[in-house]
Amino acid sequence: MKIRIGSRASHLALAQTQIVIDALKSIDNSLDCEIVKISTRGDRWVDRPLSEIGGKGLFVKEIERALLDGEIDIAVHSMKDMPAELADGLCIAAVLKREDPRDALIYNNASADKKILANSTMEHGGANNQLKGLRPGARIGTSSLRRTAQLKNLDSSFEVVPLRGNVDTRLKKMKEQGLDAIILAAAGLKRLGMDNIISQYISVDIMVPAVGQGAIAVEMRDGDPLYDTIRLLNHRETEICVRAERAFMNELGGSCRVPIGAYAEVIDGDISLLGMYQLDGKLKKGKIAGKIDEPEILGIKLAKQIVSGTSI
Ligand SMILES: NCc1[nH]cc(CCC(=O)O)c1CC(=O)O
Repeated sequence: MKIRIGSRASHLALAQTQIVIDALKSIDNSLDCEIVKISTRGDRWVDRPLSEIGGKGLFVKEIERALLDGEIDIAVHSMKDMPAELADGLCIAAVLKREDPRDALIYNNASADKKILANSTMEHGGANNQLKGLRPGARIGTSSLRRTAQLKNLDSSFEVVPLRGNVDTRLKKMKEQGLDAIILAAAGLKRLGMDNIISQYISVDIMVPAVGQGAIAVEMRDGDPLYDTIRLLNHRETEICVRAERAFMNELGGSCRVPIGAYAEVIDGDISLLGMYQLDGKLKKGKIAGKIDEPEILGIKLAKQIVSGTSI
């Protein structure tokens, strides 16, 4: 059977699509998978922050159109690019096992101020959670409101420089503009085989990840006969965690226009959910734990606690 798979054309999108194809092949090696590359508005408008050009959904709309028009059978997305609401008639049939959810700092080794490297721990993972390697006033590239809010909260002297484009473009701009560092999702770099450029992983408590960061979503038409096959790719724990995170975001009216982050884990059979939200310039964080069978209730509850100031 032939499956037409819609993907953005970026290296990362194609790497993620290949992960889905490999998983499908391991279920049924006779499946014939064809990649259909689709350009989205998010790919074409690379010079402005996503928060300005309409935020969420920019990497998704054209691909959803292709699904609804029957040009493709399934679509592969970064879960964190998925808007709160899918187009009518579509569903997320599977969420794949999450890759590293953390954000990562990439220092500019060629920076004029070599001192920024003096204290950097080159350790991958673990407890090195403060941004020790960055000098006061460091210029850090990111266009994410979530990363900006948390960086400024860690050290208000940091200067955040807007930076968009794919990984290669961002690295190039870091060098050209002499930035001290940039922040990227560890998951993307790992999937590109580029995690060797990571200077420091930032723990999720210090830099709460984007909702769904590190997870891959497979979207398709409701009621499609392929559903049962695609569903086999679903990783239940990741799905539950992402549902809690998305409920948190939706309750806060989540879009790319306000800084929001959330990260859930299943620990000893319970969900543990960490949330971050910036309201009127004040960064709020909270944590909640609860039953695995009600992720949405937990997400909504944490959002309410954070807004009312009663979260821990
Ligand atoms: N916003 C773009 C985007 N969407 C997904 C990833 C990385 C992969 C992931 O987090 O799942 C990235 C790049 C980045 O934030 O560094």
